[in-house]
This record gives sequence, structure tokens and C-alpha cells, in this order.
Amino acid sequence: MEPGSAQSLGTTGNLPGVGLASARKTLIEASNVEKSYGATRVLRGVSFQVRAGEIHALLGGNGAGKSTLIRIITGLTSRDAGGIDLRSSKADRTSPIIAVVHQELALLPELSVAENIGIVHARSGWSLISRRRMREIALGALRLIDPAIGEEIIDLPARKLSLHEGQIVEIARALSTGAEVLLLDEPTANLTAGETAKLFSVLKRLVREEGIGIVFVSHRMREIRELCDVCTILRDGVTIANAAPLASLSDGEIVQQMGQPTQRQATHRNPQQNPRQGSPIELLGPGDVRISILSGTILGLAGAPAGPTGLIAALVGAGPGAGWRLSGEGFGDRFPSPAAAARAGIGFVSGDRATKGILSQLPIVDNVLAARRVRERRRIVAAAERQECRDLVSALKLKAGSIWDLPASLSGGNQQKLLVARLLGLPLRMVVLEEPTRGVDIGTKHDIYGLIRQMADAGAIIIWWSTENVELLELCDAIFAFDTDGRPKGFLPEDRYTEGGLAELTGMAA
Ligand SMILES: Nc1ncnc2c1ncn2[C@@H]1O[C@H](COP(=O)(O)OP(=O)(O)OP(=O)(O)O)[C@@H](O)[C@H]1O
Repeated sequence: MEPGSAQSLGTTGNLPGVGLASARKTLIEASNVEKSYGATRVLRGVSFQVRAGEIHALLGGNGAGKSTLIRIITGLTSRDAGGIDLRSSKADRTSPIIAVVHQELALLPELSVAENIGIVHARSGWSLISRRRMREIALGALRLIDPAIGEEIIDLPARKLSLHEGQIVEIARALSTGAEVLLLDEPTANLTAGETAKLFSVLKRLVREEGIGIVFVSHRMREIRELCDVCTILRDGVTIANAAPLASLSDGEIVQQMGQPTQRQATHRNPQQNPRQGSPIELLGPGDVRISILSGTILGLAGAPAGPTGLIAALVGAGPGAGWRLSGEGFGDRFPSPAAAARAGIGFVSGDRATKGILSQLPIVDNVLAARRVRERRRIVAAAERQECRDLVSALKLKAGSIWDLPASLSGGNQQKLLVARLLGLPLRMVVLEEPTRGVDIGTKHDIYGLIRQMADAGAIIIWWSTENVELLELCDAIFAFDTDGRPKGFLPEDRYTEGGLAELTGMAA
């Protein structure tokens, strides 16, 4: 009954094998697990088994209890009732090594990438492992995902990494432990299509060759189908489907069992239906790039983060912005601060919700109303705001105990909804979105698509960076692409408006 621990096995730069001898053995068995936070019953009798040699999708809507179950299995959180049985497939061990990659990154900002990965290999103090050895282990682990990235980032402090680099380091650290069970809580958010493809081939190889078990939490149905063999579906803290083969369930059945609406809103791009008006806003980039956008347009940004993040920084007043400038009535060349951008009518959902989005020390109500207060230079809570906040919260089906609770009490997907709620109903001229549906469940994703379309129809320009190419192709009126080094590549031509066309233009063709 002891919780799994992320400890060191690795003595080579490559993954230590865990052996295939006992493939298919049950490594994790959770039965009738219960957990409440105050009056909220989060898990109400969950059962869940993970076997060696399988990739197991753990599915459920936002707030269904997936992360809570993972925290209980790994010993981070206590349970109120039920059993957790952990069994190793190795004869000399009782419980398996379990490594987790959480939704929010857990890197130590002042330590280098090598140290962040090596730290789990330093059994008791730094003296047991030399710096050179630590570097080798870290490089070996990073190379498993991307041969190019290792040398580039190995000596950087973690605080200097982009979100997606941080995610790669976390996954590499988990892989480097030689874990028998890898629990991945939405690991592909903020990875590009190319990186996701690489990660999936690594995971499949690990399952095939090393016989490990993988638990994959995701709201991206395509990825689930591509990667996983079986699924367990949670709904309101109860197991609805238990280790069901994925092939036996249609997408519609899965969504229905999660308790989500199966009807999609009509959000497809339709250039005829949405005439553009007014004088254009221009985005002027390095190398004489000029992007002209009329109000009411949804412009997608595609490609590795280095490109879109520079442009977005310029748009939201968050730094020099890689040489990008803005030109248009009422907009200066560049905003001196994010507050100035907000007052000029620019709304922003940051992709880095933990450090740049959520105000963790303030209750939900202040988080939702933050953009309004900055625009109107207000600090006082008006009585009417409470109702306004409740309306925004219910428009997005945000599952919260009370609007006075802190955001930490919300599940990951519900924290994301909170950032989107911040922008609703504001008279915005431009809405800048970085992965706005990150971690949001399938039902709500389509609600958010509909709300983005509504903001555009109300006259806002939408600039939307997503690593989910399908999402961009489905919703955007035009897509501007960057290559893998962050250089602008131009618009996706109308006759190449396909996944293949986008993969080619961004240099991420498989
Ligand atoms: N520390 C806490 N205090 C109060 N409530 C909590 C706490 N942690 C989780 N909850 C509640 O438990 C419920 C389940 O949360 P959990 O994070 O397990 O959901 P999830 O299935 O992982 O959702 P998501 O898909 O959004 O990540 C949520 O409604 C959340 O508000």
C-alpha cells in the first residue's frame, strides 16, 4: 500500500529496461476510492487498473476527478476510503516506480535543465553523482524526444525555458527515471504537432520494448485514438467505463459517457457569412512582413512557439516582441505595458496560465473581473459585479464551489475557463489567444469556439495561436505560419488549407 516514488534507476544515458517478463501484469489497482474536499465529494468510489504494456486513457470532463485520482495514486493526496494496490513487475521490488508529468510544470527555476533532470538521480545528496554524469543522463533523456533540443537548452536555468521546452524537460525527467508507470496529465498542451508526434513514437516504443504502463490524460480525442489502447471514463467522481478497449467505443459514445453534449456548434469558417469592415490593422514584422487584418477576422498563428510568442508579446505590451510593430487607428507603434494594451481594447489569454494568467492569491471573482478593472482603473468590487461574475461562470459551465474560493480549488480545465471568462462581454478591438482551450473538455471546447466566433462577429479581431492545427483550420479565416526557427513564412494559401499544407509551411511535416 505504499505510494509510488519517482527515484533513480538510471545509470546510463539511455533508459534502463524494466523487462518484458511480466507484461500485462496489473501495476496499479485502485478500488472504490473516495475523496471529499469539505462538502464537495470529488471521488465517489472510483476503480481504475493499469497493466504493464498498455497505454491507458483516463477520460472525463473538467472536474471529473482525474487529477485528484492521480494525486492519490502517487501519494501526493490522502484518500478518505478505498484501496490503492501498487505492484512492480520486477522481482526485486514491491511497488513500481511511478513518474508523473503534471498539467502545471514543476521545474526548479534557478536550476539548470541538467540539474532539473539529474535531481531525481541523486539518491542522497549531490555527491553521489557527478555533474558530468548528470549532464549525460539529462542529454540522453532529452534526445529520446528531440535529438536537436538537448545541447541547446541543457545548461539553461529552467526559468529561461519556453513553456513547451519546459514541458519537454518534464517528460524527459519522467522518462529518465526508468519508471514502470508513466502518468501523463495533458502532456501535449503546448507541444507542436511535430513534437507531439515524436513524443507519441517514444511512448509507443517504451510500451512495446520496455513493457511499461502509461496513463494518458487528455481532452484531445484524435490524440487519444492515435495513442491509447484502453480507456477508463470518470464522470462526477464515479467510474463509468473501466478499462474498455478504445476500439469498442465511438467518439460519440465516449463523449456521452463523460456526460458531455454531443451536438457541435456551427463554428466552421464561412468567409461569405462574415463580411469584414472598417480600416485594417497592420502587424509589421521583421523582414518587411506586413499582415493586414480587418475587424471581424479570426487570424490563426501556426508553428513553433518562437515565432508566435514574439508577435503576441508585441500585441499585448509584454516586451520588445521580436521586431513586431502594430499600426492602426488608436494603436501606437508599441504598447508600453500590458495595462496600456488592455486599455486600448486588447484582451489576452496567456498560454502560461500558472505564472501569467491566474492571480493565485485572489478569489475567482477578482480573477474573472480583472480585465474589466484594469480597463476601468477600478479597485472596488461593485455589488452588481457578483452577479456579472456568476453569469460569466455559468456561460462557460465553470465548475466552482463559490466565486469567493481561490483558483487553486479549481481543476485545470476550469482554471482555463476562468481566463476565457475574463474576456467575455467586453468591448474588445482585438483578442489575443494563446491555446485558449488548453485542458478544456470536449463539450466546453465547442462552447469556447462559439464564443470566439461571437467576439469576431461583434467586430473584434481575433489573433489565435494554437498547436492544434485542426482547430486552426476549422475556425480561422486565415492562418499565418512560422517555421521551426520562428521565422515568418507567410499565409497558408487557400488551395493548401489542409493539415498537410500547414505541416509543410511550418516545416513540421512528418
Ligand atoms: N484542494 C482542493 N480544494 C477544493 N476542491 C478541490 C481541490 N482539488 C480539487 N478540487 C475539486 O475537485 C474536483 C475534481 O478536480 P480534478 O482536478 O481532479 O478534476 P479533473 O478531472 O482533473 O479536471 P480537468 O480535466 O479540468 O483537469 C473539481 O471540481 C475541483 O474543484
